[in-house]
Amino acid sequence: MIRFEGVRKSFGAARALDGLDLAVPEGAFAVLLGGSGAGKSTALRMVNRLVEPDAGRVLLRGRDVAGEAAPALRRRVGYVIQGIGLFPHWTVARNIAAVPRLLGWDERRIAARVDELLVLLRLDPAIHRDRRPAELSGGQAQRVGVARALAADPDILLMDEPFGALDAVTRQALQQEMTRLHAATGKTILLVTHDVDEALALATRLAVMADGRLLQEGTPRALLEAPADPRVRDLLDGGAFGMRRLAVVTASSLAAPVTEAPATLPRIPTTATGREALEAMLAARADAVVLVDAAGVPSGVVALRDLLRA
Ligand SMILES: Nc1ncnc2c1ncn2[C@@H]1O[C@H](COP(=O)(O)OP(=O)(O)OP(=O)(O)O)[C@@H](O)[C@H]1O
Repeated sequence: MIRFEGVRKSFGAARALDGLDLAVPEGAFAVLLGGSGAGKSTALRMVNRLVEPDAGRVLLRGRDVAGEAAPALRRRVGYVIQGIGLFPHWTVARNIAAVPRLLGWDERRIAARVDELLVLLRLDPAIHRDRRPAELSGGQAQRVGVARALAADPDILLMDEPFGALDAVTRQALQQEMTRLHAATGKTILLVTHDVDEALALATRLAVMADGRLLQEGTPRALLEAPADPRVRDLLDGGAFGMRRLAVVTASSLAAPVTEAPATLPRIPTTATGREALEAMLAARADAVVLVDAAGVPSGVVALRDLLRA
């Protein structure tokens, strides 16, 4: 759905992209990960033509973005940046409605869409609709930024370090929110970050970049299990390689099936990761955890030793 083909870009003497080839499948939550100066933001900003390539092409659904007028393109490509850039004197509703209004939607449709998006981002319309950005917390403002980017139902969502300015707790809450939103909307998302844990938490497809090129692309698990380049391994490792692997393995894949289990063992949802299983064991000082479904029925037990097989 998004394809970079041999894309090059220099800013004076600085080479930002040095022949980037990357394909992002339709419906993916793709994360560009890499150190500072790797070229991530430059690549992202080419998708909505905020930056033009010196050579190569960027294709959206098979069409070169260079062939589309930038304003039309930007209406079908949502864009979320750190610090959001909400208009400070406009209400939340007016900020979210900016693109629909440009597109000439009637007021009733706009009002309905604003409320729908506020609910989707878990903000109460009655409370937040008429607030100004200064009356929101950082996390709420960032949610409004996401709602605004989604307002006209774009084909894809670009996110450039969207949670960079937030505290760790808010950041994690918004990461979970984005995972839910991606599942609910099925949108293709391309997100830039230099935070490895954020990338592993969000990505269905992970693309690691260095020096303006792609080092490796694949599922987070594939990259953790078989890094194709020492730089990929170094970046993903950070001394916590085992823990990171556990974070991308489901606890249920390591569990022994059971229909009943000792009441003394801690319980976690069947959807939990191996890392969450380990955390639950450490918190309860237990050497196993029970996986339970939404009704609380046990489906499996994961023991500490099972985690070593992950
Ligand atoms: N508008 C610009 N003018 C001059 N140089 C630029 C411009 N944009 C990017 N660069 C340079 O291009 C290179 C790649 O920058 P880019 O912002 O794409 O990297 P990045 O991977 O997103 O890094 P960061 O995480 O630090 O933002 C850097 O050397 C940067 O200084």
